[in-house]
Amino acid sequence: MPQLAIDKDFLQRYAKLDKRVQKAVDEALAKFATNYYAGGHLEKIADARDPRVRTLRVTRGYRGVVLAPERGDTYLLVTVLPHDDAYAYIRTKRFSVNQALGVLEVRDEAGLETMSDVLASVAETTETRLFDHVPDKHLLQLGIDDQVLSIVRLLTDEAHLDALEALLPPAQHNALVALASGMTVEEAWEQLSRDLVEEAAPEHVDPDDLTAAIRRSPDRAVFVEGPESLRDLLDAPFDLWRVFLHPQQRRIAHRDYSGPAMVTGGAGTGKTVTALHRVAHLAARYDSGRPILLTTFTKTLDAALRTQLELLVKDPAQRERVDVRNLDRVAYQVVAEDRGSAPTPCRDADLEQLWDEAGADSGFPGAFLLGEWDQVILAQNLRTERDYLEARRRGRGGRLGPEQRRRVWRAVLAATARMAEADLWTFTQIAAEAADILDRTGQRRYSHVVVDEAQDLHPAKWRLVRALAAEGPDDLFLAGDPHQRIYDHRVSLSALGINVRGRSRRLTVSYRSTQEILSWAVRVLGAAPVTGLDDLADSLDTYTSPLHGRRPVVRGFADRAAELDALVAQVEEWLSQGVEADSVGVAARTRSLAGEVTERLRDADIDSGSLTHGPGVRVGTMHGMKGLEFRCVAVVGVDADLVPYAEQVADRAEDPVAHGHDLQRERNLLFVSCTRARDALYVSHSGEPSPFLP
Ligand SMILES: Nc1ncnc2c1ncn2[C@@H]1O[C@H](COP(=O)(O)OP(=O)(O)OP(=O)(O)O)[C@@H](O)[C@H]1O
Repeated sequence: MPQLAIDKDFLQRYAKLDKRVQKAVDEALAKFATNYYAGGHLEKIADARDPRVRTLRVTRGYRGVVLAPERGDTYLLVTVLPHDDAYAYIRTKRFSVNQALGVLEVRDEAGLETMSDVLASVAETTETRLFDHVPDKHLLQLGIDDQVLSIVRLLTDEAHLDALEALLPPAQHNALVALASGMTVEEAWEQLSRDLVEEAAPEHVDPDDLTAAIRRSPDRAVFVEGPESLRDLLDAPFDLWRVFLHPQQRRIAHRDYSGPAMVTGGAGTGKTVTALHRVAHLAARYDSGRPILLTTFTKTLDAALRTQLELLVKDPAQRERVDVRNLDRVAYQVVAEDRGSAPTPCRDADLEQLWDEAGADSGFPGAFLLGEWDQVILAQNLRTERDYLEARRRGRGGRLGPEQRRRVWRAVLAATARMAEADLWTFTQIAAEAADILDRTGQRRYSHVVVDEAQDLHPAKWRLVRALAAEGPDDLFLAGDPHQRIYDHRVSLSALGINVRGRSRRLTVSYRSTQEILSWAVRVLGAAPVTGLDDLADSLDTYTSPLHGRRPVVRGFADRAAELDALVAQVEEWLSQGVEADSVGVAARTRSLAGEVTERLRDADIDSGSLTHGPGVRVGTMHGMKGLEFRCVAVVGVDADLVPYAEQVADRAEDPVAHGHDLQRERNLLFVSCTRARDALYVSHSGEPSPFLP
């Protein structure tokens, strides 16, 4: 039975066609899809570079380009172009299968021939060559083929290698860049093999087996299962993440795990996308009668996940199996059902007075006591005064002696008793209670739990996660980035009974920000080592982006008024360039500065709303930026006295550990804000710049 596959380039170009041409493409494809065994609709052109490439007539002015097999029965829709461009494409491009990776690749062969002549004449005047130190056998090992090899031997300079980027198959170009940067062949292979869809390289690569090559290239081509799935693809051509997974993402999402698994990776590497595909995979694979939970940190993020999941999972029965709900809501429901009535959740800030009063005898202010309860007692699940007397309080301010601890403990008992009387609860407390209920009753509500933005969960919420599904294969799947930790929770998963050792995988390619933005933003993080949820060191060393654009702009001003005037000018410039207002995000360290920004934009007649709602430019705090994405981002007020925000940083003399943690968290916060930007990043300050700015 013939198989139809679609290339990413086809879908990207289709997305940009006007409706009339799109309709003609739909019709041509429908005809082709029902008749392509006969190959009757395909036209062969005499001077095609690659004899397997054909055209498919769409309209008078448009042609599809189709790679048709010499043997086998897979047809790949490569692209759709205006008539003359389609013919030019066919006259210049040749397809091949990478001999080391087995992936499908395309090169501009005509361009390479021209380039080769130029390089040969340059090389005549020079003795040494760029790759003199690399023997042929190493190049072949890395998938460089004969045609490319002959060009490689002419290269004298790295600039020539850059010039080849648009002509060479990307995997071969990447291999050469790795070697040119001084990597050994083993190191270069290590890097290339991240693009393998299987753990190991294929043993034998058949250069004519298109079907196998497409299977190994999920980031560039997918098989279409039938007319419905073709329709579905064409209906949402902009949502490439649904279809074209990076091999790393695919491997991670579709694997079988013997227990809890985790995906980490820098901002924008597609952890959320991988988590969504993981859920889709689980929903297709398991029908245990118990639902799968997809959960995250906040309500706004879970609304976004729900929308994305609807785009991804089309089968209503499979969708039914998935419950998308943030952890606070899950906990709330467990507690409400157990008690037979709903608890009243309360923000910590609203409880301070109650804690001030209840703890008045202790000599400690309510805010401190609340923090101690949340960060030490609930975090470590301490149940008795004795447990608390012995507990570690690293990062919680100065040392407390036994007498002080007894006073704190009594104050906590008094305050929690008053909360119980008034039926007031914090979300952490609800999570802790829910975990206790599930453990006590042995209920396991979900068959599998997938957690996004996992780096910031409180330990009580981790206990809840663990208690939601029975231990076993594929039970938990966690996605997070320890470099984006912006709250106080430093968790060791193994201490909470969640062991991901050996089942933790990393994503390294950014799909969001350009390399220029990433390189700049990574420097904001500073050099302190970072420990992941699995207790291992986590680094962003191999984190890169294939996207390129302008460097971030950093501007300093004498005062806030001038800074905000310049912000208005910057936003107006973006809007005049055609950027939609809701694709512009503006972040500030404090609510009050975000409020000033909103007012200043309104004064300038620029519509603005919150980060997640309303029409217009999106404005909010750095914390609110977590998990979001914008084409253009402005981060304002990055001043020495605002970032880091002194109020949120412990005194160094009193507690050097807490001080260090707090500063790192402030760095992470700036990093998170800056890495929301896809195309453009603008950062400004008034007076002294923040010491975190590179
Ligand atoms: N395979 C893919 N193909 C196309 N786009 C992708 C792919 N994977 C991710 N993206 C896009 O890249 C952007 C970042 O993806 P995602 O939000 O999943 O990253 P993340 O690692 O969770 O980011 P962060 O940690 O910063 O929140 C999104 O716009 C997403 O649609």
